[in-house]
Amino acid sequence: MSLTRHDATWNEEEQRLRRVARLVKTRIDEVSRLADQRLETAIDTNRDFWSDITVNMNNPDDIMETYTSINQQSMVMVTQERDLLHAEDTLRQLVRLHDTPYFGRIDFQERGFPETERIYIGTSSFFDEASQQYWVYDWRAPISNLYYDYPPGPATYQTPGGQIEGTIELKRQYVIRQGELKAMFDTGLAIGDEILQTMLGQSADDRMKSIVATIQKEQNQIIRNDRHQVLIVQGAAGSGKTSVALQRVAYLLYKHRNTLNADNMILFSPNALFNSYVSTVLPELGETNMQQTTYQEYLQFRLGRRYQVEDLYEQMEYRLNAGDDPAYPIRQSSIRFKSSNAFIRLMDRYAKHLEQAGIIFKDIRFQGTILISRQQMSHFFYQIDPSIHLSNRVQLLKEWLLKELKTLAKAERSKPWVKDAIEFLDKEEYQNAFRTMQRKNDQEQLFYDAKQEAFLLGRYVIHQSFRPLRQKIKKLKFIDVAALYRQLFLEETRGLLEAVDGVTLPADWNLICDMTLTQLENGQLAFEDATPMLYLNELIEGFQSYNTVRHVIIDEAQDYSAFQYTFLKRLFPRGKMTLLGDLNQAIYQSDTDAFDRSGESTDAATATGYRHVIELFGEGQTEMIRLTRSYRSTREIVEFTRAMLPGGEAIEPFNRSGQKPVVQQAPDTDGLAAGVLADLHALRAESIASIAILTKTAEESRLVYERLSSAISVTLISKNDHSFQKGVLIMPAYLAKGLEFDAVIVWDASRHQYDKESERKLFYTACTRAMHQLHIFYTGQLTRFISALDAHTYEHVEP
Ligand SMILES: Nc1ncnc2c1ncn2[C@@H]1O[C@H](COP(=O)(O)OP(=O)(O)OP(=O)(O)O)[C@@H](O)[C@H]1O
Repeated sequence: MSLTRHDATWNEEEQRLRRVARLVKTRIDEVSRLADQRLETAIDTNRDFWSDITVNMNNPDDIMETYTSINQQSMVMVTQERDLLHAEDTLRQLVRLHDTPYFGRIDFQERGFPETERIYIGTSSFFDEASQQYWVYDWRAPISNLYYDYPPGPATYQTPGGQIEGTIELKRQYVIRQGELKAMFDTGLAIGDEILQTMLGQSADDRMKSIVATIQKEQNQIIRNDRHQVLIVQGAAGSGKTSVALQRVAYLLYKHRNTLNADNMILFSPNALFNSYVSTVLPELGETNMQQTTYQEYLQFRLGRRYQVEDLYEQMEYRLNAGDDPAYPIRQSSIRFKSSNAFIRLMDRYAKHLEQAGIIFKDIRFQGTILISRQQMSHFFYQIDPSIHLSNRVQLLKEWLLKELKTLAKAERSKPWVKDAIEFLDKEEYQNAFRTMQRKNDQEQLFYDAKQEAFLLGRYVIHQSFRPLRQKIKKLKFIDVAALYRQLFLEETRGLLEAVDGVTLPADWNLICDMTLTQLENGQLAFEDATPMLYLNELIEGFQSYNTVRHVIIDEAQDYSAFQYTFLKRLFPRGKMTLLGDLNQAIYQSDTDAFDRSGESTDAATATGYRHVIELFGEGQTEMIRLTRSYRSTREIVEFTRAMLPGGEAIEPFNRSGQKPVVQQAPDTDGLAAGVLADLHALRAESIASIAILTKTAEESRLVYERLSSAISVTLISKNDHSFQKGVLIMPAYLAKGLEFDAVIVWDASRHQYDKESERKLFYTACTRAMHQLHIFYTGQLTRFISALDAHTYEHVEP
């Protein structure tokens, strides 16, 4: 129920609001003064740094004293800086509080207590020392759970001390902007629809918004779920998965604030564009952003220097453009197999085999000659006790190589090249050499004769010349991982692979091998080979892992293969996982099971879609939650899009009405461009600011841009873009994953464009990006994904 200025409580609420604003303002003034003082002190300390220190390097005791004094002074500076940053953070939080102190209230009558307590809920707590009162409770505090989980009536919440029971007597929501009360609703629901209606009806932004004021009960269960090692959220398009993930990060940071900080959390997102889209949510909630990355970025970091690593988008483009390419089915089969658990098993078996024989080493060469041959390495390696783990044996080999290198370096001293190199030392290098000698020798010994100087310079020259070799050895570059990966696809390895229990090689394995070998010979690493190659590398060299990461959040989780999950698990051995995905948007997924059954939208189908994750972490460690309510799009758009999916009726629209999707036929491509242009002008006239024209491929986006850019202002978005503004954007549908727009125009939904079953999800993903309006254009025949729908769900416009 909406309350107005004429309601008696309006005045009362306004007065309270003003009181809170005054208290917050007083605190702002105090903290500002404190921050100013801290800043001044920090500047003074900085300025006086050296004058507060007595530098004396006369003898070791003086040096020690100087060192201690510098150290102490630095510590003072670090502490001051930290205090200053803390004051600035508090100030920012207070300013936010001053603007919007709270968004909700519950009146809670705790059982056994005479008084009803009024709990006001906002993005952070506000406690006033003078009145000894919490004027605002943080939305993450245990008591705030009541607000999200219960309508008025009996309610309970958990505290560290046990369960509290009572009755919610009133539940109220506020819209407060710049300290002004704009609207107020009393609600009989968990979270009233009015405010949500208003929020969802707003125009799209170029940055994602926090949903803190209107979190729904089922979303709250996900945000606060801290029981399992792995939480899988299968949610319909627009059901708030990303929003919930970010709220969850904020919640975990609050709940575990003594042990967890933003650096212990990492978000894997689909692309850099998305990273920038979501980057403001946590700061808006008063938290620091967690680490954000993409899987591709990690692959690039590990393999990018050695290979031209294909990215997921290139793989996608290949699939979309493949048409009747005879190589396409082989590539498909290759992708599917290399993404599977079966391939992991092959790799593990292969690594077992390498424990006995077969590791390919690289000769260590110096000035064109072999210093240590691969045979010598192999001999050393395979005579180490075989019970020692592969990666530990590699370490032993490394140490042996470094020792050998030292001996070999000594043997170089008498060689003529050393003398020549000394002659060619320029002034800078000479000084360098001198300094190095100084460091290595006692002061007294610095009076050399010429012979000794030549000896020391020779040693310096050799040391420098051998440095790249030492580095290579330290980085384990003496193992030829690329050749080892390649070896997997050679005819002679087939026997080994065929003998792996429970794994059947695909029927076209030989063709897959030929294709892979050709790619590798050309220095290209296909996306589907990148993770396996890295996995093999880690099996041999030891797994690199990030032990400080305690929470890993994976958005668009449906796009990761079984292989990638195995790899991620080893990468973050101490990380709990939150996976947020939608099997109906699995546009990259090559696992056929997940592909074919996901549309069924049942618990069983969901479990099938994520079965590799469940198997990997164990059923007892995994919890799965489904979100079926879609908030992004109007009822009409949800009813239209869900009908494209088998079992899609399980997706419920939020009750917000708009226009039916418009499906418009054009006589030809010129007519289609003219239709889109007219549509853009009409949308502009309606002041719709955020519009996306979604094509199937990147090339098509470029062509559309060429057609339209002379007539209207449009921006072409490519995979390399890191951020975007409002306006008319043109991009391939797969790049729009996770994003949303006021209006979406689907460019060319003809049958020849979207027809394969594998394109259904791409088409669905494109259409579900629309919040308020969805306009679909086509020429010739319409895609069967629409023509099969009930004609009442959309408006059909003919030329
Ligand atoms: N509880 C909520 N209150 C207000 N808005 C919400 C709520 N839940 C979701 N939304 C809005 O719905 C839209 C979709 O949310 P979000 O992008 O998080 O969904 P998603 O499940 O990740 O979507 P997709 O998988 O289609 O990318 C956003 O505009 C978000 O702000």
